[in-house]
Amino acid sequence: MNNAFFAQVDALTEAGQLRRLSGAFARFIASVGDSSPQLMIACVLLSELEGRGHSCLMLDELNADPAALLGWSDDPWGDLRATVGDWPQNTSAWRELLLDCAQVWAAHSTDHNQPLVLDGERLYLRRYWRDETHVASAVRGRALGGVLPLDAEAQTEDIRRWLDILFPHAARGGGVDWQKVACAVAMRGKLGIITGGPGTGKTYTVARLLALLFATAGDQQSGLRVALAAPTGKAAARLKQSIDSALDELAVKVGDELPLRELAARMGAARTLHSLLGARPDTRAFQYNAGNQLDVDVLIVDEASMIHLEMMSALLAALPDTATLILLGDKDQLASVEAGAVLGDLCHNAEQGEYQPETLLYVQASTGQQIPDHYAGHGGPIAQQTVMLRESRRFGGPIGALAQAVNAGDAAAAVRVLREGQDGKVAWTDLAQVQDLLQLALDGYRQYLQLVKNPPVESDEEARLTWVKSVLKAFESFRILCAVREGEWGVSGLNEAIEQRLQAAALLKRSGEWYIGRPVMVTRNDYATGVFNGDIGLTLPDPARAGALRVYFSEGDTVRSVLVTRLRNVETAFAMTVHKSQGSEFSHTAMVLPKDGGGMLARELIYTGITRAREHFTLLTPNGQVLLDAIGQRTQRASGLRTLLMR
Ligand SMILES: Nc1ncnc2c1ncn2[C@@H]1O[C@H](COP(=O)(O)OP(=O)(O)OP(=O)(O)O)[C@@H](O)[C@H]1O
Repeated sequence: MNNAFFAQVDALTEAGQLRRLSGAFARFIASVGDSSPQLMIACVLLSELEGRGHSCLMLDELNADPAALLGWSDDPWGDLRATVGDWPQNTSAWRELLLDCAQVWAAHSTDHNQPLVLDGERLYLRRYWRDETHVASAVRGRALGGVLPLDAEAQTEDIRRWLDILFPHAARGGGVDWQKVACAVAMRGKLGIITGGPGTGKTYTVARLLALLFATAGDQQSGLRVALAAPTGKAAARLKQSIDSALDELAVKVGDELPLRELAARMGAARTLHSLLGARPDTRAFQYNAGNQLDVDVLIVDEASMIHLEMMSALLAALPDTATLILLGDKDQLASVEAGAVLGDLCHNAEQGEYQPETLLYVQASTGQQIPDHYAGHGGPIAQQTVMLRESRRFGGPIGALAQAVNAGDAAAAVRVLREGQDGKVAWTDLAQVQDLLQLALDGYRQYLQLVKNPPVESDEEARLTWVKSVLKAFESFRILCAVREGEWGVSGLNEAIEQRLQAAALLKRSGEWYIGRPVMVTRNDYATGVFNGDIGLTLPDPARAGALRVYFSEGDTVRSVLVTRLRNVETAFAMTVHKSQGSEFSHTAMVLPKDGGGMLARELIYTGITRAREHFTLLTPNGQVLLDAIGQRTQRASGLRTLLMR
């Protein structure tokens, strides 16, 4: 029986339907105990799901239709299933069968360090179970820890006094000022979650929250240690810039009463999470961990939707209980590439609020805001510490309307906005040909490539730096985003086609892999050169060595460069995936969908692509139905975090 099973697994692997790892993992499990075909298929599915960002396999889905989880049709699923023989009748039968296997540990029973864990009706690889339970208990502890006692009237009054200074104007339209509420709520525990779409003022709010923490720190004010971080270098640089300018503007308003410039000066640069935690080559362990915690009082992390389960667990372990953690992010964006949908799970109640009576009383006392009844409820401790910002300041007009329609799953409204194409701010080419995209690339990349061809005549360093910055800035004004990697409409095919087109237009001159003007994205962290997965740079001549090339990366206000010969893991980045574009924005974003989405494209991807556009958004679809199907589909990631948070 197992021979037939593994023969089928191998055939599917050869056909590219299964990861090689999945078969190898099932074989490994079989080698350390029971090898029933039912356990084997559960292992293959668990591994496949892990590769798609799920942290566990839900037994009810295993029982119902696991093929749907993987976007598989009867073929190949039917053939694989046929080799399994008896299929357990229901989830309890699956549970019993799995618990009989020596390799499966029933969570909370006597532990023999088995590789698989069954917690309720969820089957995990042990590492994900450990991370998920740790994240759940750590965020609950933070949400509950340090909550102001209800009789702490003096503290609440102090918060109120400062909030009135920091938010002097009533909310537009006379509704709830959610930004003010978010600050008050974050003061209540050691965890604050602020979620909202682009331009809803998350950074504006967190700058005020920092001022509030600073103002109410009493004796500790002069020693308050604040750290800023984000999953990518780009997002970290943006966070730092936005917070600095918000604090600067606030310092003028607040005046001498609060030395905000001093606070800003002490904050230091924003770091990537990897660098904050002290990632080391060749090990998953970080320098900062539960035994050697970070030296901070407040940690602000932006773009939290990109944080995967393992990273969130590491971050929470490294953060002392006394520190306040503030997570900022857009819960509706794509989740991390790696397993977990942590922000989405934490913000599960954000839309409805689900605020308990104590929270409502506290908000009323600390902000003077009366939250309407329909936001009241019985959410858990995380919901009490979460606030959703609902009004976008930067992102109105057709791009905002389109993002909203997609987010609401309203394909008809999305199509209407796209067809109206107001003022050319949004455009849609249905039945697109690759030629349409190449023309767009030509128009979009022309400006930076012309700048590349015109370096400064003066040889001084300053003029050169100004030129490099202007080239990098011009490159940031336009980008092509793909939903998929492979195929004619995927990243690899398009990058090659765009290079050829730009060369034909004499905008660039290719001579082998590296050429002047080549944009590249780093695909793996490299500690030796200090470049990280997702960093984007441009190839320009090395001023010090004739004929040599360097890649220049923008780092906030500065620029750093690395010789191309030292860069190993990079790929051309005229076109990049929507996933990799998270944390970035471009004046004009063009998104491309493939001819066939294979049931794997969902609303979050389309929403994330649209919200990367600041001024213009163009959509190219060779087949419009793929857009409609994607809007109709939500990404569901199997995870036990929500359940664990309710315990
Ligand atoms: N209450 C407010 N009053 C006036 N201006 C505001 C307010 N809230 C936000 N803004 C302005 O709106 C713009 C967007 O705010 P901000 O950058 O904080 O949003 P964000 O949610 O952090 O956006 P992003 O999507 O870039 O992360 C900024 O220019 C900010 O100064």
